[in-house]
Amino acid sequence: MSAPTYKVLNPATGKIVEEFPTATDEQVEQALASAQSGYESWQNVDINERAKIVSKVAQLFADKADELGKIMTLEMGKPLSEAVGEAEYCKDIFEYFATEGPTLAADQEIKSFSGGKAVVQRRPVGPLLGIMPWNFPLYQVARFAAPNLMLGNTIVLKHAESCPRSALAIQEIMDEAGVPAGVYNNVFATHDQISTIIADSRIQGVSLTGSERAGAIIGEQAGRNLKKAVLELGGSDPFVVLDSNDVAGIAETAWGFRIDNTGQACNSNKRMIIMEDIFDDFVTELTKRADGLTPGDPMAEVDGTFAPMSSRKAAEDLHAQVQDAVSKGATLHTGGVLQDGPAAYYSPAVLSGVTKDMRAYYEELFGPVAVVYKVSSDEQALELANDTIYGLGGSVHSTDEARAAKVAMGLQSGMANVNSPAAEGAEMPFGGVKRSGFGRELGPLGMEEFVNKRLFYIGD
Ligand SMILES: O=CCCC(=O)O
Repeated sequence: MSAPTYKVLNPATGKIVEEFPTATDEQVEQALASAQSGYESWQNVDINERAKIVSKVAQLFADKADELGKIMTLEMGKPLSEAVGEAEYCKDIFEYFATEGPTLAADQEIKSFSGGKAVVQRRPVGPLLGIMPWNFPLYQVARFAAPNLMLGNTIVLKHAESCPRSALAIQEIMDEAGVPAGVYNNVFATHDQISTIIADSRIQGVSLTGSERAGAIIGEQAGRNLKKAVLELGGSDPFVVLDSNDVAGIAETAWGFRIDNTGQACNSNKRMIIMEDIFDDFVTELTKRADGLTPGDPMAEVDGTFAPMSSRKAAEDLHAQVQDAVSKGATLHTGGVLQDGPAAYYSPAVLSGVTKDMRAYYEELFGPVAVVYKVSSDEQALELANDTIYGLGGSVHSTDEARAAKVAMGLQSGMANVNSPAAEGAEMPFGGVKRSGFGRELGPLGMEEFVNKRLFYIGD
C-alpha cells in the first residue's frame, strides 16, 4: 500500500489548507512504549477515578463544540450544524460510559456448585489500536475510546489521513481533561506502520471502522497476529415502507435520514423498498426534496443548498456508480450532477429502476443518492431487503406495528428498527453481521469487546 499523507483539504474548494508529516518509526515506537507504560498505571486506577476524568472529557467536547464543528466541516465538508451536533453527541457518549461504566464493569458472581466462590471480573486487556474514518471524525473515535478508557485499556489512535486537525483536537481534549500521559496516543501512522503496530506484542486488539476493503486487510493482519478485532464496516441498509397514510411524511423521514452527513454514513438508508400502491407518490415526494438544490458553503448552510462530499474522489466514485445504473436503464429522477472543478459537490439524487446487473444494486452508495425499489408484497420486500452482502441495520415502516415487526424480525442485520429509521444513542449497541463486520460499539455491549472476563475463584 502507498504511504498516506495527512492533510486538510477543504472539499468545498478542493484546496489544501495544511499538511502534516507522517510519523517516523521512532515516533511509532514511542507511542507503543507510552501506551504500554500508560497501561501499567491506568489499569490500577480505581474505575470511579477514571470515570471522573472521562466525565471531564465529555464536558470538554460540549464546551468546544463550535470550534470542533468548524474543524470537521473544513476537513470533510459536512454542514456545520451537523458537525457541532456531532461534537455534542460525543459529550453524551463519554458521559454515558463515565456514568454507567462502573456498573457495567462490576464483578458478576456466578453460582458455584463446588463450594467455593466464583466471580467473573471485567479486567482490561492492555493497549489497543483504533483505526478511525473521516465520516464522523469525532464520534467514531468517541465510541471506541470512551468504553475502553473506562475499562482501563490504553489507546493508540490512527485517524483518517484527511482529518489530522480533528485527530489533534481529540488528543488535546484528552490531555486537558487529565487523561494521564500514555493512555491516549494519537499517531499519524502510515499503512506499513499500522501493520507493525498490529504485530507488536504490546498491542492486544484492534478496532476499525471503515470500508469493507480496509476491514478485510486489518482483519487478516489481526488474525495472523492472534489479536481480537472489532470491525465496523459498510452497509446498504433497507428502509422498507409496507403502507402509509402519510406518504409525504414518510418520504420526509426517509430523505432526512438519507441526506444526513451528505449520505456518508455506514447505516444510512441506502435502499428504500416501497410497496407498489404508494411507490409513485413516494418517489415524487423524494424528488421534490432533492430537486433544485444548489452547491453551498457547508459553513454557511444557506437554505436550498447542499454540502460537498468528503473528497473529489468520493464524488467521482459515486458518480460512476450512478452513471453505470443510468447507462443500463435506471431512471434518474433528479440530481446526480458532478460539479466541474476540484471541489466535491455532487447533487443529491433519486434513482429508481435499479436491477441486479447494475453496480448500484449490490455496491454501497456512500453519498447523497436515494435508490428506490418497488415491491408488491411483504415477502418480496423482505427478500429484497436481505439481498445484500451487508447486514448493518434496517427499518420497516407500517401503520400496523405488528406487520412491520414481523418483517423486521426477518432482517439479516445487526440492528432492526420498526417505525424508526434507526435507534441511535450512546446507550444503543451498534454493529452488523455479514460483510458489515463484527463486534459492537456503544451501549452495554460496547464495554464487552476488549475486556478480559476473568474467572476469579476462591476455593472453600
Ligand atoms: O458511519 C457509521 C455510523 C453512523 C451513525 O452511527 O450514525
